[in-house]
Amino acid sequence: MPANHLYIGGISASDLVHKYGTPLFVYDVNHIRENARSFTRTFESLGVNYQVAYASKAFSSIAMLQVAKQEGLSLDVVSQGELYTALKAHYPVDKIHMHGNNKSLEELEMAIENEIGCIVVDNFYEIERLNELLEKHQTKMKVLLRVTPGIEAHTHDYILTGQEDSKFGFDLSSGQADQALETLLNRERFEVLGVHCHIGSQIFETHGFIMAIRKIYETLDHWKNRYDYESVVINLGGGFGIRYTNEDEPLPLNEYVVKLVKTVQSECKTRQLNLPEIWIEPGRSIVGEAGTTLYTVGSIKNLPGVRKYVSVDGGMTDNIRPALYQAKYDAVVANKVNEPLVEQVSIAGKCCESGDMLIWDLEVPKIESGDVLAVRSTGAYGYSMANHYNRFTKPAVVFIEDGQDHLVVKRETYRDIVQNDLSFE
Ligand SMILES: Cc1ncc(COP(=O)(O)O)c(C=O)c1O
Ligand SMILES: N[C@@H](CCCC[NH3+])C(=O)O
Repeated sequence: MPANHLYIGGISASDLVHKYGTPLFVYDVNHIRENARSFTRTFESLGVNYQVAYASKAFSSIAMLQVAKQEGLSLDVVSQGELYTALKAHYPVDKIHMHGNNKSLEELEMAIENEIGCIVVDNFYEIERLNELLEKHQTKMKVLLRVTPGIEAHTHDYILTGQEDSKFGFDLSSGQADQALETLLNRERFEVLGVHCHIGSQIFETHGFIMAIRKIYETLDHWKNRYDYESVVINLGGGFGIRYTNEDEPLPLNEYVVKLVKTVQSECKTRQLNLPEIWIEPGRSIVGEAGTTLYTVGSIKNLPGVRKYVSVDGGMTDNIRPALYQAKYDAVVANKVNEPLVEQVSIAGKCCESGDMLIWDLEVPKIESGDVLAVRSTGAYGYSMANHYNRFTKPAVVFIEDGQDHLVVKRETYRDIVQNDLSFE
């Protein structure tokens, strides 16, 4: 192996670039599997009933869902498109859970017709529509009630979801969740499995989860007394933080599981409630660090004493997170990994937007046009949030396993870009 090159899963980044071009998403599949197993093995070792549902919004493709399926994960989908992908990947339907704060009738009907495992109901409007559809199909549906426990996790405002003032779910403190439970219990078409809560994303400590569980158990206690209802499932969502740069200090994934399980166990014991199945819904922590984006360096603009802009052949179209959340990333020059870091540069995307900057103030070796830049930890919410701004095509995605590379998503073509355009001449 040439010492100066970055290797991903045993294959040189330069070889991948040569074969597939750039920008290119590359996933180390063993890394994805290890992350999934950190969750499943910890649950196994604790001897509780559980489900780990991969939040497919983080990265959905047929190949990715096949890996999730092989790892025995359940699947969280948020739309007809994500459900369609799951069906195409032959995902076991009883392991699919559907989310969404504004599920369309078509989405709900597709879920019913395909007999998916459960729907996470989010609001009163949805309960009524779902009830009508279940009547129409003369069938039942397992549901979880999504609640917002009023917890403000420490993360970016845009990825907070468990606070009272949220578009998601039923608020616990105002009694909305009680009212929703009553409505569901009074309709014979619903089998109410329990509660769901997701407090936010990219969270580095367990305190917020513990607070959320305690809040939920105050409600579950009340539901037992008032409705004689006991939750058979508690879904605590995802949100476990990962390392994007050296400033991030994520907890080992098993620590989240241990803390969640112990807290649920202790709440059940104190309140003399049955231990439910414990479900989680990680996305980022399964695929984030397993993905790297490779770019080719193009133009370089030096403003002496101000900044050196190094432009790459992608940007906010394949990674919108820096523009949307001021997210920070780390990168290396893939063909110069052992060279001393001698300059500070800022990595610009190629969209016609000043805000299309991928990384500010990155230490690099002497960087030149034609070098390959590898941005790390882009496996979550990179490809899945990719867009066509400036009519750029979406990159290809390659999986690497056992030293072999596999193209799993083709690079888009310009034909793809105009395929739905109709002439007006
Ligand atoms: C309901 C729900 N579940 C799971 C996730 C996955 O979160 P993450 O990718 O941070 O694990 C999200 C996204 O934040 C979510 O909204
Ligand atoms: N897309 C977000 C997180 C997802 C929020 C989903 N509730 C991110 O890139 O961090």
